[in-house]
Amino acid sequence: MDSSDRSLPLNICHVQKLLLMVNRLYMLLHSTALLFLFHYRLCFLFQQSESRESHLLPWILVFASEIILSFVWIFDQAYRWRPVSRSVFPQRLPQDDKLPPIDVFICTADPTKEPTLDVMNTVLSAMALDYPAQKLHVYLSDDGGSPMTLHGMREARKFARWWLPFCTRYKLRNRCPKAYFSALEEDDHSDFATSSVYMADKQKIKEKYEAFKEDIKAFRKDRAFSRDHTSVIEVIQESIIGVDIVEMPLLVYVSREKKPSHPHHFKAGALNVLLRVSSVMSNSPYILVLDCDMFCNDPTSARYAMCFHLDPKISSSLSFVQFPQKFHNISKNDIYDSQMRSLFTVQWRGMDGLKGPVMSGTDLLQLKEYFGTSNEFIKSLTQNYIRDLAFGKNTLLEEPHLLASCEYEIGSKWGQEESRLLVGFLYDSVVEDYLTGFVLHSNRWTSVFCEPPRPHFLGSATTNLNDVLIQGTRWYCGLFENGINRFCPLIYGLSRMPLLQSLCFAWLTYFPLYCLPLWCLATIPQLCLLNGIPLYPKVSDPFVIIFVFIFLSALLKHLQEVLLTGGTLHKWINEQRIWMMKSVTCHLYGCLDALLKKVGVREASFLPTNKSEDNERTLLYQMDKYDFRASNIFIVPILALFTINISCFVGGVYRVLLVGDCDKMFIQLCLAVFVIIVNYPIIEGLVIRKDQGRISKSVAIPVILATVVLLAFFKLLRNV
Ligand SMILES: O=c1ccn([C@@H]2O[C@H](COP(=O)(O)OP(=O)(O)O[C@H]3O[C@H](CO)[C@@H](O)[C@H](O)[C@H]3O)[C@@H](O)[C@H]2O)c(=O)[nH]1
Ligand SMILES: [Mn+2]
Repeated sequence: MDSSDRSLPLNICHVQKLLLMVNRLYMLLHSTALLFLFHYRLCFLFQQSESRESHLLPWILVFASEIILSFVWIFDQAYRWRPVSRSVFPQRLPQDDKLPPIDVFICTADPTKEPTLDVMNTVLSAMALDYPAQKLHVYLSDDGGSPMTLHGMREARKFARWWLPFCTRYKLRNRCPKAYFSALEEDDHSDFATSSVYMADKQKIKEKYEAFKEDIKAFRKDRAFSRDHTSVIEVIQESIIGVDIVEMPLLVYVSREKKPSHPHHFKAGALNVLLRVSSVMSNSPYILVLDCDMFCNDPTSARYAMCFHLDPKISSSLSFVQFPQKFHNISKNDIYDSQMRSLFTVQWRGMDGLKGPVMSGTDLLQLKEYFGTSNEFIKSLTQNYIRDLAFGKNTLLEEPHLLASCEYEIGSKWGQEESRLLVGFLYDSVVEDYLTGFVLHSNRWTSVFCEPPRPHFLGSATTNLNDVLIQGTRWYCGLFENGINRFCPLIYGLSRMPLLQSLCFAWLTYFPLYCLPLWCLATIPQLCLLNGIPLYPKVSDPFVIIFVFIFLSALLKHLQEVLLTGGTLHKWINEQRIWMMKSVTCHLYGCLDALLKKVGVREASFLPTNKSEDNERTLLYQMDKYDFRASNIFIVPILALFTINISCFVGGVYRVLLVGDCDKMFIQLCLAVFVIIVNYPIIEGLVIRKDQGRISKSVAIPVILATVVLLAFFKLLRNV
């Protein structure tokens, strides 16, 4: 780099002006309409009339739902206030010898749900990052304490001797071996794709990879996710004594000690052990955190992140650079919204325009600075970076074992926030990333969202209904509990960060409350339709325009965002549907779990998601067919609510034809029709589909019968 370059910025932030104007105009119109709606509801509640007396309860419930929806809507607008995008110029970074060292942390927990070969692919992709090898250190935390994983690491280290030089020689962009070898020939973006030497080399490496794969497969399978094992720490190195010809990043296997009697705090606990262990080995000022399934899909990510950490204008307050979570197994119409489109496009970009996004999975952090002073042990460490090669020869490593033991944290502040200092990743919640990011922001740290055109990390998304809803239950419990504990964004946050930023956090903790209005609006208006109780204005009443406007404006805004972020009309309706399904199931269970935990009836739990592929189930997802083989606690409410909507619609039409009050009941009829149309795949699953993923008759028949009988009973009761 010559000195003239030094004046050029490493990154630029652009405000998206047109989008900003569209968003603010929408906010103005929609909020005005909401005010009219409140006016309409309040007028009814305060009027003196007979109809008010008999319809009070359903009116209050529907109004309460509208109030909750409006609040969640207001929080959601904070993301749309100032959307930005960024350009990054890694070519302007200082030379390699001036780059700071990085420790990469990868977590795995369970070799049955997280296949060892895939974890090793992530490890290899991280080792192959385009970064000076002496400045890169890769640590794998294995919470399963599995010999299979340790064996995998040794084999991966051997394979890396071939793989890393191959990647650099041919400047590969795709440095995850599995992804590289499974990519189609046309996708080979190497500049050498047509050279015969390259093809020959590729073939040779492919054979080595196959052998490596076989080796891992052949190793005996063992028990998974043990909660009781001693610590194992090993610097992985070549067994053949002698100098490595290839310079390689340091590779360390860490399995912390676990005892059933000691809480291990899941991923946050694992990361904190890595923070301690790495600090006596490589002690880099920056860490890159990866889940075991999030392989590096582009070797330049660390350099991209450095464009922010080394930018003098922002680096002093910058705590982490967040990359969007992207997944390698997303289908075109993504029926479960496994990619979380809105979060990683609309919402994180919006927060980036405020004080920065929430921490979510894959990120590069600057932690040591304030983390160092908060702990006696770390304080004693030298801040200067030395890669101590002596560790390479010493496998006993007394100190790291102490740091990875269960007892080490007893009586310490690890996992807590103490007078504005965070000691590692926080333990108070199963969404440790959300909470740690939130508390960092509360302490005036900022973050940035780094979204290069090519996805830099790719993970495995959950792609069947059951996994999606189980993962959702864990997340929404974790998020909601942060809305009702001392970290409430509207109290703790509001006094420590700007209003809009705390509203963004408030949305994250309170959107699980969608369960209340969705349950309400899927039942009350329908039951009232059956019994001829109007809850909305007549078609001839001008107020009907307000309701229609709010409904359409919400749907159209959502559609605009889906289309703008690369989605299709199909994707839009899929998002509407999965939002309804999730709201009435995992949002509800998440909130209940959080409440039960608060009163002390339930313990925190973290079931890692399944990352191994099941071909038959994957195929269903790829074909846009819902996999209804989910637990009954999810299927029963979905089915019961759907039955209520269909039966009440049929009963409602019959009643309207008999009585002739269509204009009074019109909106309620429309609401039921909307629910039925959006959830049409349930009918398919019930009566049309013949495949494995259809709704099982043995569940469906009793649920439908019971619902219809209850409805009939309810109708009779009203008529008495
Ligand atoms: O006791 C545990 C449990 C999990 N993990 C690891 O944590 C990571 C995330 O677990 P996963 O099952 O993939 O959960 P997800 O819901 O997919 O993870 C998302 O949500 C988590 C918070 O709930 C974040 O920590 C993750 O970064 C984010 O990708 C994986 O690498 C696990 O191996 C551990 O190391 N120890
Ligand atoms: Mn995951």
